[in-house]
Amino acid sequence: MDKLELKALGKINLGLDILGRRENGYHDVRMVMQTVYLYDRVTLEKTREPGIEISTNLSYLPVNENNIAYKAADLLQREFGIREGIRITLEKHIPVAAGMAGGSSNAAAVLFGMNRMFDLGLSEQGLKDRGVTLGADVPYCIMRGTVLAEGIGEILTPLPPLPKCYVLIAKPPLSASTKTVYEKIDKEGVGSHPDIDGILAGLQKGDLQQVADSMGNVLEQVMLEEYPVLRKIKDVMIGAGALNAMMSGSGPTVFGIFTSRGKAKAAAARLKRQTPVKQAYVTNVHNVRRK
Ligand SMILES: C[C@](O)(CO)[C@H](O)COP(=O)(O)OP(=O)(O)OC[C@H]1O[C@@H](n2ccc(N)nc2=O)[C@H](O)[C@@H]1O
Ligand SMILES: Nc1ncnc2c1ncn2[C@@H]1O[C@H](COP(=O)(O)OP(=O)(O)OP(=O)(O)O)[C@@H](O)[C@H]1O
Repeated sequence: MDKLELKALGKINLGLDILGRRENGYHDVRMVMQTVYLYDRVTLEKTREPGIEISTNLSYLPVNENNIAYKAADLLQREFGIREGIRITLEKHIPVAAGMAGGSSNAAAVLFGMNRMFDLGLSEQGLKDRGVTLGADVPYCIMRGTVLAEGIGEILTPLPPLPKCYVLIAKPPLSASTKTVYEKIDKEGVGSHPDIDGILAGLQKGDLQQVADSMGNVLEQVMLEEYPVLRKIKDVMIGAGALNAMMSGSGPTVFGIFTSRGKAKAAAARLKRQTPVKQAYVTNVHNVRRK
């Protein structure tokens, strides 16, 4: 196989709790992750010349070793002594630096795809072990679906799927580094812990309302204080009929859970009228595992 086209799916965090801080600055977390059907297209092509070539539709992204997709390819090329080169084309649709694991899912797709193309014989666990050296969200992006993530995000337990719903993804035009957001929490304290067990119980029962009512993200409060527009986006979504709305990961993306596509679309239109949000997408959850 000389060419492979993959979908690199984004994620939202239905729950994100911090249990402690490690000496290296990383945090022990307890998160409920959910894949959404908003994806980047990652195309891998073997080249005769050695090396790694990256191209992308977003001119501001790095195409050198600072791109996490490059790092993923480099890791496998070195470890397995792969002589052929690889061309990676990233057609980006997942908002960048948004708390949706865009880069992590690109890296996951490269690991998964190169394992196949070059017959490396790595198991899913082998891919996850390499993935976590690139970023805490990468192992989850290899696994996908509805998942409990613990440790720094790499200890993964599959959960019953989130019941069918529509997810409105809204990315306001501001950016916050994940590292800075975690550091702010270190200074200000975690505050109240979200009800992760409530989310798990809701998933067990297939009760979407209970899952939505139990959603919580410990990283949200500091971002709400710094960027009041996030509160406005949540209010607009809830006013438009969302079961609940919350920031994903380290933000600034806010997502809302809806039971009808029509309501989600109307909420997106309202957001574009009433807030600075220009990037708003209505999508489904995606529970298909990789084959
Ligand atoms: C916010 C989340 O996206 C929620 O899913 C993840 O926790 C972050 O995952 P990620 O972006 O893949 O994380 P990495 O690229 O490994 O780390 C970025 C920065 O986030 C902080 N970080 C990340 C994960 C974790 N469990 N504790 C942390 O403190 C660290 O300061 C690190 O320097
Ligand atoms: N393939 C890539 N796609 C997107 N961003 C990338 C990529 N490679 C490197 N980056 C850089 O990484 C930074 C974070 O991008 P990314 O979209 O992965 O963040 P994120 O959505 O916050 O991810 P996470 O939820 O895992 O924290 C950006 O500033 C970008 O310049």
